[in-house]
Amino acid sequence: MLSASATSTYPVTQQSTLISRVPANCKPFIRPRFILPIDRRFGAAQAATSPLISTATASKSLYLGLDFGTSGARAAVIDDDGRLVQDVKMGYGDNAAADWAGAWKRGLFELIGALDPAVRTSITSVAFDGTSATALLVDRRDGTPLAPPKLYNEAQAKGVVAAAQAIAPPAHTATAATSTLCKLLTWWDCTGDGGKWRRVASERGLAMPGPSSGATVTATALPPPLLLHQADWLAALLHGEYGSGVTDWNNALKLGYDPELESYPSWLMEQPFAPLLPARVVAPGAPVATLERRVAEETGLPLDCLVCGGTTDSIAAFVAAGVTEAGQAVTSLGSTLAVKLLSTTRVDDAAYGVYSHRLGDVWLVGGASNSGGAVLRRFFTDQQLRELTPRVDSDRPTGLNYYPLPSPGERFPVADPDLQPRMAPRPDDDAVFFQGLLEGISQIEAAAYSRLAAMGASPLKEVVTAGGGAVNPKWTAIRRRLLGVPVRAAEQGEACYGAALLARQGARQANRQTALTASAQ
Ligand SMILES: Nc1ncnc2c1ncn2[C@@H]1O[C@H](COP(=O)(O)OP(=O)(O)O)[C@@H](O)[C@H]1O
Ligand SMILES: O=C(CO)[C@H](O)[C@H](O)COP(=O)(O)O
Repeated sequence: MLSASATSTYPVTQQSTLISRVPANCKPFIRPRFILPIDRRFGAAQAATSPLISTATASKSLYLGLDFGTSGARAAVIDDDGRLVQDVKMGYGDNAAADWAGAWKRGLFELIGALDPAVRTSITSVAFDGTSATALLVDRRDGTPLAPPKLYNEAQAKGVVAAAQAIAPPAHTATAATSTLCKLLTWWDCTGDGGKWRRVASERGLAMPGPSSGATVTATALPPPLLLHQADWLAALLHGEYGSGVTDWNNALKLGYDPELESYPSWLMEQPFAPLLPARVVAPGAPVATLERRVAEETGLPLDCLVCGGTTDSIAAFVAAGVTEAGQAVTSLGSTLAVKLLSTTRVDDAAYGVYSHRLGDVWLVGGASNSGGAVLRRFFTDQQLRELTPRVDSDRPTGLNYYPLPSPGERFPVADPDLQPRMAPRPDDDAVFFQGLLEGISQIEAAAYSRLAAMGASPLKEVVTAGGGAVNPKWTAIRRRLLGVPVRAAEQGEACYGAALLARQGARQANRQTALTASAQ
């Protein structure tokens, strides 16, 4: 269940990089302005065992990244030089689907508890990443979920999508069937099973806004429920500031937030459910709040440990991979296939599941398919994948032309909730079947980058791979042939490492703010 690994080692590369500015008006890139120094120093590679831990904790500045992905949760602790001091991984357990929120909460405190005490007490800041558009409806007084969370890939009913299309601009990413906005509308509009939350809310003395109750939020002094994303809710378990709710640019994108305006658009704010939206939206890595005292006492984290703005898992993997030039891209080959291309122009179109995330002042354009490693796991264990890989002949395509999906429905590069999986006929030889699946997922990836190019995103120059599939050299060869650009595994592809870099960025930002305040007095 829980494996506290002392840790892996990381390559010795020193690179400190500035990312060029992307003009907010989406015109072709004409004027480089350095805006966001993401300090990408990797420290000296050392066997991260107790000697490193003792050295790192002596520095008293450690940063914790927490990744809550599809199949499990991971923690990474880094020092000021970006050296990995400790990492811990865990699965959610076989019964997680019966109570996802409970599994995530248990996982959070188990991961923290599994850290070396000398490490835990030296953690200066923490940041989370979670699966995008995974939403919870909670009691804003204490964060108690009022209904089961709606996960990242749960497509909402066509009627709800139509309701989203009626209020959002054409082709807006918030109108995708799996968007957070559609999940909020499902809770808000429906009265059947999905409306059970209303009874729970009423029993807890919350306002009962929404069509079926007839009441409006302003008509009562009671607090309305609060919508949070998975990463927001986990962070609030540490800082305890539910109240008006805190989220980040990346998690809020599929709710309808405009990262260019740095605000919710008027078409969203004028909706009757607007009071349910998390009011504070911060940049990924921005300082949010320090730990709640009770949490510090129970976990052994320092009372002044700073919780920072989070992000989504594929963006955390992008940050970890350290790409910085327009045209470079990160493909996350995890349970799902997610692509992020660093582009000088923003492109968005829900019809293709394409949207643009903002990181600092650059655009990460792409999307996430339902295909990916989860399909492989339907048929093979990771061990079987390792055993079959030597028999994959990447130079001889199988011609099987699969479209591998775990179930009907696709988000990107086509947004079609009814798209059927295509994984037949199944050859007798498992190695050929496995190769057909790899080719099918690779063809989806290639189609995804072609779609981005057709929409005017920066031309693809290189793909860096993160996630569990990055380890497979035959898969990399198939992808390189289809993509026609260099493809390599990320030196650091774990999303939790990217989240730890965001935590480090937030601690430094807070220190700068403190120094400026002190010098002004
Ligand atoms: N040797 C391999 N070849 C191809 N895919 C692999 C290999 N080992 C693991 N995987 C895939 O990697 C996926 C897990 O990657 P990971 O990044 O941990 O996923 P996530 O964080 O989305 O849960 C699994 O679905 C598995 O199928
Ligand atoms: O599929 C996912 C599950 O791992 C990703 O979380 C998500 O869909 C990627 O979305 P984004 O591009 O907003 O990070």
